[in-house]
Amino acid sequence: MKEMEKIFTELIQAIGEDVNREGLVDTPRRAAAAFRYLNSGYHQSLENVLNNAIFEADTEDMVIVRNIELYSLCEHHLLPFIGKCHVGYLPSGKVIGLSKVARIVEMYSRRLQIQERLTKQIADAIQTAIAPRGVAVVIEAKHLCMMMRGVEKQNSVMTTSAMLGLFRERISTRSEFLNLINRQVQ
Ligand SMILES: Nc1nc2c(ncn2[C@@H]2O[C@H](COP(=O)(O)OP(=O)(O)OP(=O)(O)O)[C@@H](O)[C@H]2O)c(=O)[nH]1
Ligand SMILES: [Zn+2]
Repeated sequence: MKEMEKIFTELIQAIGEDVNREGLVDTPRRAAAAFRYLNSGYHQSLENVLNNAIFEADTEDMVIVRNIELYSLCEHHLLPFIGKCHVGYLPSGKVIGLSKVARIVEMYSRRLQIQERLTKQIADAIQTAIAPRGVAVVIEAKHLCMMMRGVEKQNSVMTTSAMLGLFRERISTRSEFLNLINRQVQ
């Protein structure tokens, strides 16, 4: 932590600011804590995130968790990308604790990422956890590196998907998932 504080102190100096002025005195400490939190996913594993919350269930119907908020950092600029994640799977004897789906999203998004890899890692984790007949993950996100700087496009949204098993093989399964995630629920 001390090392990261030192780096933030140097960073603030490098942009020409006075690290000793009142408003900035505690900033290296706060920034280090924030940056550590934003990258806390490196210290988690699938096993401890799941905490054994895997349950036997004889349903074979599609399970969807949609609109999971997502905050990650783009690995090219260390700027946030922010959006929503939708996860679906087709159980094969086992289901996963509802909150654990969101925790898996958290674990991988609290790392330096590109959206494509993040999408795939979430799908692979669900596959590993419960070996379902298929997994689908869709992420829609806005990248601050494209909004605040660079090409400065405020409204573009990146959509990525990872489809495994029956979601990849069967168009009807994929369509059912895409229809359900696009449905408006009051
Ligand atoms: N595919 C993909 N690209 C990303 C993601 N996040 C950022 N990028 C892109 O990574 C690229 C890095 O390009 P560079 O030309 O090396 O960097 P740059 O000069 O800062 O690029 P500009 O953003 O175009 O100014 C940019 O096109 C970013 O938009 C992501 O999650 N997925
Ligand atoms: Zn970026």
